[in-house]
Amino acid sequence: MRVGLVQLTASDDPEANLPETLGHVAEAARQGAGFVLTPEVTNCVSTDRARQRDVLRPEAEDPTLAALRQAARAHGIWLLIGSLALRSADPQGRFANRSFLVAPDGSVAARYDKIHMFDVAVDATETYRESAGYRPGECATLAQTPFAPIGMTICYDIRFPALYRRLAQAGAQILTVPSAFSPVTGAAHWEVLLRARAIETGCFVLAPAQTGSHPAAEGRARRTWGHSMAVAPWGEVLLDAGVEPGAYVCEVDLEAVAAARGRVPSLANEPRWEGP
Ligand SMILES: O=C(O)CNC(=O)[C@H](CS)NC(=O)CCC(=O)C(=O)O
Repeated sequence: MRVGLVQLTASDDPEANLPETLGHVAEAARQGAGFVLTPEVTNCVSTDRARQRDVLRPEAEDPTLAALRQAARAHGIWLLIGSLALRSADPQGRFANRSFLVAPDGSVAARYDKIHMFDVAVDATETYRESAGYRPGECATLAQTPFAPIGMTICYDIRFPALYRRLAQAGAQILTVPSAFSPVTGAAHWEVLLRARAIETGCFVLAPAQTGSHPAAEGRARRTWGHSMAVAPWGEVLLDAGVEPGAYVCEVDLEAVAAARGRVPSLANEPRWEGP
């Protein structure tokens, strides 16, 4: 099966971002991808909560979701919308960072709200407090498709391997990690973390990413690492998209899942030990 990763430099204007996103999804489908994935916060990269309150919509009214569901149907593809920043029913007014799996008929097959919030000082000058703006999810999501069960995760989740082991033990063969990784941690950790999760779980890891310098109305530009990546269950990097936005397609042979798990059965072994 052919998979397409869409790499974006989204701005903080959802309406302005949409045409390019739709263009890359169409290009991936044109190149034969039956499963296409977009990055975290496909609709809006912003660090400005007031700006987000202006431009973000609830799920039921979100134009990016409606347009991408229509695109999935038009192209007859499975589409993972890595995430959308959405208004939610949260009493504290926090947004949802929500991933959607859309079926080829345009229906929403599964949803996942990012569990782990990126509250991290990556270096002396750069600090993130995702939990100030977003409400964390509380539930892991395993989605069923005709080609493979999919464990849905987002970005910073990648640092919590227990989540991935649980998803794989529950049946996942593909793990999705749509991201907007910071350049500092991206250079040091991105590829290693993705390959480690693939090797530990015997899953394909598909990680479409935001890249570059993101335009923002108040000038508070944000930079992301790019390098959208597809990793096979044995740990091989099948695709590294570099830093340019675009549609990147590669071949995924799902038989590699059983082959890798047959060679190293660590997923099936529950070692017994006691300690701290
Ligand atoms: O803020 C938004 O609009 C959407 N959310 C994100 O971009 C999030 C939180 S800032 N980014 C990450 O989780 C990066 C993780 C990362 O870089 C790492 O784990 O090292």
